[in-house]
Amino acid sequence: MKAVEQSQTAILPTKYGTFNIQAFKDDLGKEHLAIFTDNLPEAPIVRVHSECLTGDALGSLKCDCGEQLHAAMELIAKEGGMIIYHRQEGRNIGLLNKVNAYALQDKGFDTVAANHQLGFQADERTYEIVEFILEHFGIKKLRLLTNNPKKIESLKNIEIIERIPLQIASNPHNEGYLQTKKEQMGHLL
Ligand SMILES: Nc1nc2c(ncn2[C@@H]2O[C@H](COP(=O)(O)OP(=O)(O)OP(=O)(O)O)[C@@H](O)[C@H]2O)c(=O)[nH]1
Ligand SMILES: [Zn+2]
Repeated sequence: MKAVEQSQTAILPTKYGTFNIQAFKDDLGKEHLAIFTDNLPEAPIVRVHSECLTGDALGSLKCDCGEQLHAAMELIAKEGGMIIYHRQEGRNIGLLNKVNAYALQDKGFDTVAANHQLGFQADERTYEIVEFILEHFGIKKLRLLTNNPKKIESLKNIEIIERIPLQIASNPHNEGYLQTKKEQMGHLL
C-alpha cells in the first residue's frame, strides 16, 4: 500500500513541544499522520500509535491508548523522533465494530473473544502504510516505543535496533484489558 496523496509539512505546536506534521492518504481513503521533530537522528525513536478515538480523544479508561499517546508525545518532544498516527481504529475493525465489541465486553466477553464473536481476528491491523511513511522519511532503522512484539515482527523492512517499553499504570477499568493483552496477545507487560 502506497500513499496516494500527501500533504505539505506544517508546524504543530503542542503542550509537549513543537512538532512538524504531515498527512498521508492511503488507497482506502484513510488519512494517517506523521508527527515529528526537527533533525531526526539516523535511528530515531518512533511510536506507531493505532487510532483509538475513545481513548485518545474521549479519555476512556477502558484501555491505555490515550495515556500511551501522551506519554509518547512527551518523550519524543524531548528526545526527538516520530509518532505515526495509524488510522486503523479498533485494531482495524473500525469504530462501529469496536463499539459492538465493547457492548459484548459489557456482557462479559474479553477483548479477544468479543472480536471473534463478531467474526474478526483479535488483531486485523496491517502496516504497509507505516512502512511507506518510514521509507518516505528515509528511516531505515529505529527504536520502537511499544509493548507489542507483533508490531516489531510486522515492520518487516525496517531494522528495529531497540524496543522501548511504554507502560502505563492500570486502573480498575482496564485491568482486564491489559491482562488479556499480556496473556492472549503476547504483550510484554
Ligand atoms: N477490537 C478492539 N480494539 C480495541 C479494543 N480496545 C482497544 N482497541 C484498539 O486497539 C488498538 C491499540 O492496540 P493495543 O493492542 O492496545 O496496543 P498495541 O498498539 O498493539 O501495542 P502498544 O504499541 O504496546 O501500544 C487501537 O486501535 C484501539 O482502538 C477492544 O476492546 N477491541
Ligand atoms: Zn484504546
